[in-house]
Amino acid sequence: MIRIEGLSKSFGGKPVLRDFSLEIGEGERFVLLGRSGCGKTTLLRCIAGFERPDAGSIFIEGRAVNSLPVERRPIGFIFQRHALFPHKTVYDNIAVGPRIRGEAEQDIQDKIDALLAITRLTGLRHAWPNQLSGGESQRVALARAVINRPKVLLLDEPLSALDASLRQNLRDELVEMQKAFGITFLFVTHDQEEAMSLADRMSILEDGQLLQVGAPEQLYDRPADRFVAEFLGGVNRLPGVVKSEAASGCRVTLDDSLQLLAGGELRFPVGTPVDVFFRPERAGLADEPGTRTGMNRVEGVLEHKAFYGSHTRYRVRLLHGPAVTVQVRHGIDAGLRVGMRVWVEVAIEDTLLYQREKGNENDA
Ligand SMILES: Nc1ncnc2c1ncn2[C@@H]1O[C@H](COP(=O)(O)OP(=O)(O)OP(=O)(O)O)[C@@H](O)[C@H]1O
Repeated sequence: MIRIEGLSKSFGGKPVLRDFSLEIGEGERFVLLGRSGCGKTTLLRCIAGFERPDAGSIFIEGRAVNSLPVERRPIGFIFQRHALFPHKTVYDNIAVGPRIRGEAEQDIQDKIDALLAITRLTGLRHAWPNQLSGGESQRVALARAVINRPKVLLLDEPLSALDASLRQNLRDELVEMQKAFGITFLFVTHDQEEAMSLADRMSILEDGQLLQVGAPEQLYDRPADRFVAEFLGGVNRLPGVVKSEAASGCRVTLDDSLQLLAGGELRFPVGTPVDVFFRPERAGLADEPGTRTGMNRVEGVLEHKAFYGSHTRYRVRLLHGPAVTVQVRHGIDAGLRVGMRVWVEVAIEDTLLYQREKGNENDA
C-alpha cells in the first residue's frame, strides 16, 4: 500500500532522512518509533505532501505520488496538535472535507451518522470543541481524517497530549476502528509501549534510517542490536569476553569465576569484548541453586525490593559482577527478603550478546 524508496531530506545541510526505504502492506498497522528530533514528522510530512524530499520516491497503491499536491493524495492525517475549528460543532467539523468536495448534504449526513456511532460520539454531534474532553476531540479528529475514506492514515503522536489511562483506552479503540475501516496505518511515536501495543509491524528510526523492521515481539525478544534492545525496555548489561563457542551459544566470562552462556543469534569470535544483555522480567530468583537445564545461574545478594502491585522489582548485587534488576510477577516470590543470598536465573535463549561499544572495550 505504501512504498518508499531511497527517500532523503536535509534541512540546512543537516540530513534528517538518509536513503530511507520502507514497504507497508494493505490494512497493516505500522509503527515507527524514534526519539524526539529523529525525523518522524518529517517522514510523514513528505508522504502527505507538505514537504518535498530531496531524493527518492513515494508510491501509494503502486502509484507515484511525489508530484501530486496534498489534496490529491489518498491520505488522511492526524497530528499531535489537531486543530478542530472552534466555531464549528462536532458534526460540522467532520463535514468540512466532504462539503469542500461538494458532496450532497444527505450523503454527508449518512456518512457522519455512521462515523459518530463507530467513534461513540453520537451524543456529542452538536457539541462545541471547547466542551469536549481530550479523548473526545481526538476521536472527532479521527472521524474527520477518515470520512474521505483515505487508503492511508498518517498519525503523528496523536495520543501524546492525553493522560495515561485515556491513552491506553484510545489505543485499543484506534485498533478497533482501524480494523473496521480497513485503513492502512502509519503511526509515529517516541513511546515504546505505545508502539509495541499498536503495531502489527514496527521499526526504530535512528540517524535517518531504520534499525530493524519486524513484529513487536521480534524486536523485543530478538533485538538485532543493542540500541534496539535498550530502546524497547529495561535491560541488564554485564560486560564480559567471549571465552569459547558452545552448541547452544557463546560462553562468556564476566569475571574469572563467573561464566554465562548466551544463546542469541549473534555470535562473536573468542576474545571479543561483549555485553551480555537480559531483560529484568525474563529472569527469575531462587533461594537455592536450581537444577533445571538450559539456564544461567548467578549468585548474589538481594539488595533492594520494590512492590508495584502486579510485580515486584528486586536489585541483586552479584557476587562476581555488578548489580542487576529482576522483575518477578506478584505471588511467585514469597519468602524473598532483602539481605538474603539468592540465585538469578536466566534461560540461555533469553541471554543475548552484543559486541561492546567502541570506547568501552575495557569495561569487563
Ligand atoms: N522546516 C524545518 N526547517 C529546519 N529544520 C527542520 C524543519 N523541520 C524539521 N527540522 C529539523 O529536522 C529534525 C527532525 O525533525 P522532526 O520534526 O521530523 O522530528 P521528530 O522525530 O518528529 O521529533 P518529535 O518527536 O520531537 O516531534 C529536527 O532536528 C528538526 O529541528
